[in-house]
Amino acid sequence: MNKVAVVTGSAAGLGKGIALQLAKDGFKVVLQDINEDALKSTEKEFKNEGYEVVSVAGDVSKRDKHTDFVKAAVDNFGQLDVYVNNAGIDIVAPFIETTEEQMNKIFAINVNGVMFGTQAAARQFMDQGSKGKILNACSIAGHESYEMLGAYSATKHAVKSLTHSASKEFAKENITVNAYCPGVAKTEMWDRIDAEMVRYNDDMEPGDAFKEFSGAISLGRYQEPQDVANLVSFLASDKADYITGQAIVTDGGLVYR
Ligand SMILES: NC(=O)C1=CN([C@@H]2O[C@H](COP(=O)(O)OP(=O)(O)OC[C@H]3O[C@@H](n4cnc5c(N)ncnc54)[C@H](O)[C@@H]3O)[C@@H](O)[C@H]2O)C=CC1
Ligand SMILES: CC(=O)C(C)=O
Repeated sequence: MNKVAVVTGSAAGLGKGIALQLAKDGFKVVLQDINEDALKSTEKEFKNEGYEVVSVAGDVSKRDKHTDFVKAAVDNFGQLDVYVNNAGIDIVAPFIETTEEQMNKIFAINVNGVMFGTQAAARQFMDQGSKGKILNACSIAGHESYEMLGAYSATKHAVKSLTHSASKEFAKENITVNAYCPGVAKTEMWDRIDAEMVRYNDDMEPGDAFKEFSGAISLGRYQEPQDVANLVSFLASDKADYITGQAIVTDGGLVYR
């Protein structure tokens, strides 16, 4: 296979798991992250395993940066086939205390980042005259809205909406746009969410928020990056050619949609 994928926010967490699975599937991968040190170390790890990867640092909230990420794919590997808008941040705060700065920051990264990544990828697919796949990180919080995660949940609902609109506009170009919606995965994001929820609640001990959320999962265990990577691997493959405009939940049975 000679296919090329960009995965944003892939120095760690779910993005790293997704990039690894795509590399195993035979993709050449552009690793992308804002954290340059972690990105370099992930790139080294992948190269040591024999995978064909390059890395580009940058902030997904900046529109022009996505042109650089696409260019890295084309300059290094000749084309672009799949663009994964994975990077995202969390904010844990009571609704009434959420600030303008917090709202602007989380929407800039989680929503504008997805919009700009989708635009850059779609433009490249159209220039190539090829089909293409865009995959966006949504969440169970794009289907259900959570207390203390009001801003975050709103961004993930917005990601679902952008996925729907983009899939309708780009269908005639044979570009599909879907979203993957993870549940409760024990990445650094959840470490932060747990710590913040505990900080706001005197009755909670460290680990309690994570236990509460993951304890409700029907399959009885929290999510691993590989669980998310398996869904993304399928959505990135030719087997998903007839699927577009969907926000598919992978959560072990937590939010039933
Ligand atoms: N961990 C979970 O349980 C869930 C995560 N998600 C979503 O999955 C995606 C990945 O989540 P995790 O891996 O858990 O997060 P994480 O916080 O563990 O890792 C995110 C990565 O994105 C990078 N990043 C952050 N801001 C960036 C920016 N402006 N530009 C480029 N890179 C940036 C970080 O440096 C980090 O390497 C996010 O969009 C998140 O909202 C959705 C549902 C559940
Ligand atoms: C982190 C996340 O997406 C949650 C709480 O659903």
